[in-house]
Amino acid sequence: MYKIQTLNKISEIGTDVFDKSKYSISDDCANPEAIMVRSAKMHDMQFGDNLLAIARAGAGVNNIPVERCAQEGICVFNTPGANSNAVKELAICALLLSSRKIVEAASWAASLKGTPDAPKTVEGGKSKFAGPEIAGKTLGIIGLGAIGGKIANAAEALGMKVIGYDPYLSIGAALHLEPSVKIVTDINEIYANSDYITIHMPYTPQTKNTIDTDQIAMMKDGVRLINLARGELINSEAVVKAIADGKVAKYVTDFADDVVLGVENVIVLPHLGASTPESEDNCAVMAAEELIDYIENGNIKNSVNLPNASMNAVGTKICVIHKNVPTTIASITTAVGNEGINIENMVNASKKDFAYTMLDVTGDVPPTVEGKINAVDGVIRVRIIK
Ligand SMILES: NC(=O)C1=CN([C@@H]2O[C@H](COP(=O)(O)OP(=O)(O)OC[C@H]3O[C@@H](n4cnc5c(N)ncnc54)[C@H](O)[C@@H]3O)[C@@H](O)[C@H]2O)C=CC1
Ligand SMILES: O=C(O)C(=O)COP(=O)(O)O
Repeated sequence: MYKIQTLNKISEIGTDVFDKSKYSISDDCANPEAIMVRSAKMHDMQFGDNLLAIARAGAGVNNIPVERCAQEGICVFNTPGANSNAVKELAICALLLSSRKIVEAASWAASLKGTPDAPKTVEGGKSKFAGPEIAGKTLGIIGLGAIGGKIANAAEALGMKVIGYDPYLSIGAALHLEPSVKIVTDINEIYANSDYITIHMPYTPQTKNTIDTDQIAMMKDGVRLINLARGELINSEAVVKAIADGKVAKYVTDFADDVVLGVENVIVLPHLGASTPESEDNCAVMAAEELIDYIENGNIKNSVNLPNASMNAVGTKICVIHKNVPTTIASITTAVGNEGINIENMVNASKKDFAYTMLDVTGDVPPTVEGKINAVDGVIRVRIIK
């Protein structure tokens, strides 16, 4: 029985994908074979020997020690695009919230309960909540992946002019963009030309404070900023100061911190981007399918720390996670050959410092093989799947 531990609430549609005769699922179990997680912080966790994989039911993996996992032979997956529509819809909502003073107006209207002539009061008071339309304005998007790309097309459909910046734009993502979306290669063009700026890229130590005082200084007066990606990407102190100075008109963020909470012209949402039933189901199902294919077949799809690799084996599969260094593959195949085993098919792929080799072998696989491969310099983990 494989044990799957859930660290956050994972949609039942996803956990139902596991065959219950082979898998047990619980939020409290010792030494699981796999972990399903959303935003729980895992950097301080120690992992048991049985742990083969972690699946992030979502996009951002900054809560997971991805590099350490690779070193420990643990494959980390995420679910690319599975929650992108949910975030796109919230981003369109945020664009409108940043323009039309909807939050302030609704709370003012609610405060009129019990007053003598609310209908008359609202007509008299509504003008202070007027705000601009988004049509015809320029939206700058930083990061044109699954979410940024969908927002670009939706904003175009709403009549906005869209400019986007993404130095690592994939061909697939580019092909999904409306041709009218203008791609710029200098991020400063986004700052200089946008009435609204929204950021949709991963948070890493390198992307911390991508938007800070200097970047805000380049922006148009009255710019509206949206951050549904990660709080650390935009310096909260810098934005709050720019709001006080009148430079930034509004900041809508999905990430609470003590600096932004309770500040006028900042709307803080409680990390709601992916919180729709549809997105929670999509993410959980994709994460479960990734785990099952890896646990049962050794196939890797959508890993963030190991390469994608899959193979239909005719015999036994020997799956090896190893360092991406010269002679390791040769030493692995020699170790197998020395045991009198013939390799029928082989797949090898690498991602940065790590590599994955799958061997399809027929005939008897003596129990000594695993130890022989493990002894090869650079080998991190060996699994034999019959
Ligand atoms: N608020 C929420 O609930 C959610 C937040 N997110 C956040 O949004 C981020 C993006 O998600 P997806 O679009 O699904 O990921 P994605 O991987 O499809 O797209 C990210 C894009 O950012 C680009 N990028 C990377 N470094 C960049 C840089 N320095 N400058 C500009 N672009 C850069 C990449 O090339 C890629 O196209 C996630 O990493 C996560 O942090 C994602 C889902 C839900
Ligand atoms: O997918 C992401 O990156 C998210 O931020 C969603 O987080 P959540 O799964 O809602 O805790």
